Amino acid sequence: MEKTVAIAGLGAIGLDLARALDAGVEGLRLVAVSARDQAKAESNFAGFRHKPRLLPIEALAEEAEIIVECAPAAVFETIAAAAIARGRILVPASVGALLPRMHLVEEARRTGARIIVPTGALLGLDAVRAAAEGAVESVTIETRKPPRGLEGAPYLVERGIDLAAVTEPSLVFKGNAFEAAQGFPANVNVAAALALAGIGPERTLVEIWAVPGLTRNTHTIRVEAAAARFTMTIEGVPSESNPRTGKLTPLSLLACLRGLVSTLKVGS
Ligand SMILES: NC(=O)C1=CN([C@@H]2O[C@H](COP(=O)(O)OP(=O)(O)OC[C@H]3O[C@@H](n4cnc5c(N)ncnc54)[C@H](OP(=O)(O)O)[C@@H]3O)[C@@H](O)[C@H]2O)C=CC1
Ligand SMILES: O=C([O-])CC(=O)C(=O)O
Repeated sequence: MEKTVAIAGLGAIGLDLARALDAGVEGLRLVAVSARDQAKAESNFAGFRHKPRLLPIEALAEEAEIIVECAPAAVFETIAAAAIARGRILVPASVGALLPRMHLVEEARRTGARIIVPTGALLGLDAVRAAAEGAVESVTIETRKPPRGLEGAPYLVERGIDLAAVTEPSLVFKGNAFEAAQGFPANVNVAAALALAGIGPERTLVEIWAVPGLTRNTHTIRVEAAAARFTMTIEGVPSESNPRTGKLTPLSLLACLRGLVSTLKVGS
């Protein structure tokens, strides 16, 4: 049974995902995309086998059964609200933008829409979800990025913190996942996904480090639960077009989409 897909945002994540879908994925058909720069989008379609329709973000939900959001957090609500109102499957990349908008989950319950949060640049959310079916004492995530991967975050800008001046590993933020998502909307979607998989944004603790010379975006999760204790680290290669974003993220979204239509699905 084939499902139609629309992608909002053709940046580091969206363009890679669109190319992969266009190359052919059994059970999935890319039918529409949104982009800010229409001319750039048109030129990106040059090598496509089947050119998707280029539509405003509000219109995507009319065209496809699955709406993949890979746009800046600032336009998340417009994309998500339209998909949910239409009862679609929403796959968000800007997961941090979901935390202060949990009313969207209530709305989805009413319309029959589903919100499927991909693992994204992270790992092991299946184990975190399983642990959270029992008692969990603590969940923490330590994110380490090169300074340029954190530049422009509102938390740093508001405090006048200039990471260009950092010469050694520096802890730039410590707080919960809710605060982290507000202060670093383009950097810690992983913390938001972890919080939703586990014990929620208030109890999930986050540290963000700026590490000069680091070549990988590195996330370490530590879970202390009744059923298990585990520590997991992932070292993602930053994308060339957007160093905030790891190259694994579009692949994770692709794997997530396959899971929506595949006969055999591995991992809970
Ligand atoms: N869940 C996870 O693990 C991860 C999530 N993310 C998040 O995913 C989201 C996308 O990331 P990424 O691809 O790296 O971001 P990019 O900045 O590379 O791409 C975003 C794209 O959205 C487009 N865009 C902006 N405004 C609009 C609009 N109004 N309508 C349509 N398109 C628009 C931009 O267009 P143009 O190119 O024309 O400017 C751009 O191509 C971000 O919120 C990011 O924080 C990132 C990494 C990991
Ligand atoms: O790609 C990464 O390492 C994670 C990231 O940017 C995010 O969570 O927003």
